[in-house]
This record gives sequence, structure tokens and C-alpha cells, in this order.
Amino acid sequence: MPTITSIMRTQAEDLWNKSFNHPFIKELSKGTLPMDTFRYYLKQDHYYLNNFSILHKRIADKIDEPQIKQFLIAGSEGLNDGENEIRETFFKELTITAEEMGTTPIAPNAYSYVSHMYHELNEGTTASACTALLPCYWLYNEIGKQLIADGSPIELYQQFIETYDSPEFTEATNQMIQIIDQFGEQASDGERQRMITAFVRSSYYELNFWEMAYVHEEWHN
Ligand SMILES: Cc1ncc(CO)c(N)n1
Repeated sequence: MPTITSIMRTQAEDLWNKSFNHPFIKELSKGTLPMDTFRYYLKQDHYYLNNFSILHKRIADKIDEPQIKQFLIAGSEGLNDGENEIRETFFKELTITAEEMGTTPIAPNAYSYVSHMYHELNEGTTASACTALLPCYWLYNEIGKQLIADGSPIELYQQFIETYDSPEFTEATNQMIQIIDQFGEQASDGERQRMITAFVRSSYYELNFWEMAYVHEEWHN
């Protein structure tokens, strides 16, 4: 039997390919991505990562299995992958202040993505809630691995790429894949389907996250 994560990966193949080929990613690698667009991305991703951390903690609260619980708690504290330190550096270098964050609302797609994850937490199962987090690790790790060969001529973009190709991030990704496969083995057919749908939806929102940043999406009142 194929693992559930390999089934998910196949079902999300088109969405993932669109992320790999999104102009945000292509221009990040070439170094032509406007810094203003990267700045927009970082501010929205700050919202995303804060909620991502909270979600790790809430899911951990529902889990008894010590290794999975521990991994999720470490994830909620930003200890698994070294992502948070580099974000602090980016914020300093681009002078994104707390005040600026305070006056920047979360944009529609970031809001929808985060809402989807809370929906799985509140209305789904522990396994589907956990699965909604998986594309975040896995897609970025694959993007990091793809882009690292050429790198980026812009130092900040190069650091971004390196974060997601790092041994820590790769290790966290592999652990997360294993955790989801473990959930998949214990799940009923209906639960497995819900997990797969959660994965594909998160993959959809990942693709739209690049687009959101690329067009500087805003609420239209
Ligand atoms: C939207 C999004 N997905 C995944 C990651 C990787 O942690 C991130 N920083 N932001």
C-alpha cells in the first residue's frame, strides 16, 4: 500500500508545480523580485507563522503519543527549524517595525489559509488538523532544495532559500511526513479522505500565498 503522504503528494502535484513555477519563486531565485514584494510577503508570513505556532500547541494538547507531542511543542516554540531567528534578521534589515506590523492587516489569502487550519482543528480530527500543517514544511523544503543549486544573487533571498534547504528544516519535514503516515495507518477510510483533502487545500493556499504577495493583495471595501 502506498503511504498516505505519497497519495497526498500525487493529488497536489499540479498545485505544487504551479508553486515551483510561480513568478514569486522564479524572481526570488533570479534576484529580480522587488524587495517591496518580499517585504509584503514577510509581513503576511509573520501572521501566518504566529498562527502556525499556536496551532502546533493546540494540536499537541490533543495528542498523548510522547514523541509526536514533543515534536509539536518544539514546533510551537520555533525550535525545530531555525526559521524564527532568520525572520528577526530580515525584519531588522528591512526595518519592519512593530508599529508597521500593527498597521498592516492580515490579507485575504493569509486569513483564509489560517482559517482553514483552525477549521481542521475545530471541526476535523487531530490527524486532519496535523495534516493541514504538512504542506508548510514539505513544500518549502522542496522549494529550498530546488533553488539551492542556483541560489540567488540577492543576499537576503539567498538566506531565505538556505533556511528551507537546511538540515534542521529537512529533518523537521521528514519527521512531519512520518507523523502523518503514522496517523494515516491508524485512520478509517473517511478520516484518510479528510486528511487528503486538508493537505490539498493547504497546498492550494500555499500557491495563493505567493500570488497574494506578488500582487500585494488587499481587502477591497
Ligand atoms: C505560508 C507559509 N508556508 C510555509 C512556510 C514554511 O514554514 C512559511 N514560512 N509560510
